[in-house]
Amino acid sequence: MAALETGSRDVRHGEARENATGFVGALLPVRSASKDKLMKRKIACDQEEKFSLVRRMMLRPRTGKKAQSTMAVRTRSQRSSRATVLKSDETSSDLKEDLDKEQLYEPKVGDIVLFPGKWPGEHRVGVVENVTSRETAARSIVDIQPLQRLGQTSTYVEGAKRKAVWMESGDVISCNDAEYDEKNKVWHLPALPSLMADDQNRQLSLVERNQGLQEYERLKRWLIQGTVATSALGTAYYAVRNGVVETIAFAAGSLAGVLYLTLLQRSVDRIRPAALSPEQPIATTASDEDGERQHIAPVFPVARYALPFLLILGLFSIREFVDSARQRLDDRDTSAAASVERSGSSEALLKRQVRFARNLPDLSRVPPPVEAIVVTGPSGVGKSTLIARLLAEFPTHLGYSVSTTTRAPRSGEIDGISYHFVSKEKFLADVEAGKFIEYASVYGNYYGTTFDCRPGCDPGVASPDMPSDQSLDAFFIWIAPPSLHELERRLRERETESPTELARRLAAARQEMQRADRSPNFDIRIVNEDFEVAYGKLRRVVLALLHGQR
Ligand SMILES: Nc1ncnc2c1ncn2[C@@H]1O[C@H](COP(=O)(O)OP(=O)(O)OP(=O)(O)O)[C@@H](O)[C@H]1O
Repeated sequence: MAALETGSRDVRHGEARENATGFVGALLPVRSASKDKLMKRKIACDQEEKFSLVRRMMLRPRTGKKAQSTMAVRTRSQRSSRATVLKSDETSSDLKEDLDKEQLYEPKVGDIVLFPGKWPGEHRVGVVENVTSRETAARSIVDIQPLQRLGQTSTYVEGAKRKAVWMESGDVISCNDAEYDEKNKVWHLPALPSLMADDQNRQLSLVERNQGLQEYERLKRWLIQGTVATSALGTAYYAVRNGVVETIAFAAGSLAGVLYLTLLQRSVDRIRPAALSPEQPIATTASDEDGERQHIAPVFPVARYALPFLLILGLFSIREFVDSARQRLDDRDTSAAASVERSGSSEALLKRQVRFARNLPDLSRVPPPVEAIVVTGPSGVGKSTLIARLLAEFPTHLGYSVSTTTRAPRSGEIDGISYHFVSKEKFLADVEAGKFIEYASVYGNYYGTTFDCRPGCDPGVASPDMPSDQSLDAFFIWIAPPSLHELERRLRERETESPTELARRLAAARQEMQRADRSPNFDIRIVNEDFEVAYGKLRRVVLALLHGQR
C-alpha cells in the first residue's frame, strides 16, 4: 500500500491537513506535486469521494437487515461507515470490496419504480419512460409516468392525466415484483419495497404534517366564515337600502361565491398526500382518494375551470333579470296606476305612491328647477296620451293644468275636467292678472294654460298648443309627429273631429310645426313616432327636472 504509506509519512511530517477530505485525500502523492497540482487533485478526489458516496446512496438494499432501512438511514449509515474507515485506516481495496457487495440500480425504460411524491414522506409508483445519462454527473435523469392505484388493491393503472415527472436515478427504487397484465393493461405489485424510516423520523414527519393540516383547516374555516359573514352583511345592507330584486341578486352572487370557494377547497383537499392517517404506511403510493379522483377526474377539472365563466355569465343573467323585472314592475305600476285612477281605490293608490316615493325626491328638500313643465305640440300628436302616462307614474309629484278656453263646451265636455270654460272678459282679466302660463287666440276663441294644476302640486304639466312669449320659469317640450301624414291618420282614427275640423287642425298643425322649428322657446324636442321610445325620453327629462337638474 505505497500510496497509503505516503499519506502516513505526510502525517508524520505534519504536512497533511486534518481537512484532507478523508481517506481519499490521504492517498495523494504529496511529495512530488506542486501546490496547484495538489489542489486540483484534491478537488478531483473530493469529487471522486462524493461520487463514491452517491453511488453508495444509490445502492438498493436487497437482503438482510440493511434491506429494511430507508434511503435517509442509508445516508447516515454511509457517513458512519466512512468514519469507521478513516478510523481504522481501511484501504481503498477494502472500500471497493464494500461497494461490490452492493449493487447499483440503473433504471431502464419500462421499469416500475418507487419515487418520492411532492409531500414529505410520500412515495409514488411509476413506470420509467426515459433515462438520460449525464457525462458530468453520476446520476442519470429518469422520466417517470406516475401510476394510479386502484382502491386498496395492489393493481396500478396509468393515470387519466399523462404527465411525466423527472427524478435523478438515485432517488428511485426498483419494484422488481411488478407484473404487467397485457390484457387489462394494468400492473400488479404484490409488495412494494419498504421505505419505512425509523419510528422517530416517521413520528416527526407525521407531527409536522398534522400541524400543517390543522393550519389548513383553520384557514379553510376562516375563509368560509369570512365570506359568509360578508355576504350576510352585504345582503342585509341591500335589503335595507335597495329593493327586493337587488337584494336577491346580491344574495345569489354571494351564494355563488361561497359555493365556488367550497368547490375550490374540495379540489385542494383531493390533492392531499396519499397517506394522511398515522396508521397508514407512508410508503403507500395511492389511496382510495386516488381511485375516487380517477372517476371524477374528467368532470371536475372542467367544472373547476368553467365555474368562473359560469359565475360571470350567471351574474350577467341576474343583471338582465333584474333589469327586466324592474321594467315589468314599472309597467305594472303604471298600468295599475291608470286602473287605480279609474277605480279610485285609495289603498292601492297609497301603496303605489309609497313604492314610487322610494325613487323620487322629497320636493320640499330638492326644489325642482322649474315651476312648470309645458308639453306642446300640434293637435293629435299624442300630448294627452303622454301626459296621462306621466301623471299615472308620478301622481304625487306632477299635476295637470287644465286649459282655459272661451269657446263653448262641446257635447260630452265637462267644465273643470276637459277645459275651464270662461267668458272672453274673464279670460282677458286673468291674462291681465298674470294667471296664464301661455295663451293664444285660435279661430276667434282664446285658449290658455294657467298655473293651477290638478290635483294641486308643483310643478304641473301643461299642455298648451304653443308657449307664449311671456316670461315663465317653465321647461318647454315640443312633441312633433313623425310626419303630417301620420298626424292625419291619428286624428282620423281618434274620430273626435268632423272632416272640416280635421282639415282645419291639419292646416294649423302645418303652420305650428313651421313655427316650432324656428322657435327658440323650446328646451327639448321629442318626435312621437314609437310611443314607448317617446315616453322614455319624456320620462327621463321629467325625472331629471324633479331631481333638480335642468
Ligand atoms: N306614438 C303613437 N303612435 C300611434 N298612435 C299614437 C301615438 N301617440 C298617440 N297616439 C294616438 O293618437 C291619437 C291622438 O293622441 P292624443 O289625443 O294624445 O293627442 P293630443 O296631442 O293630445 O291631441 P289634442 O291636442 O287634439 O288633444 C290617440 O288616439 C292616441 O292613442
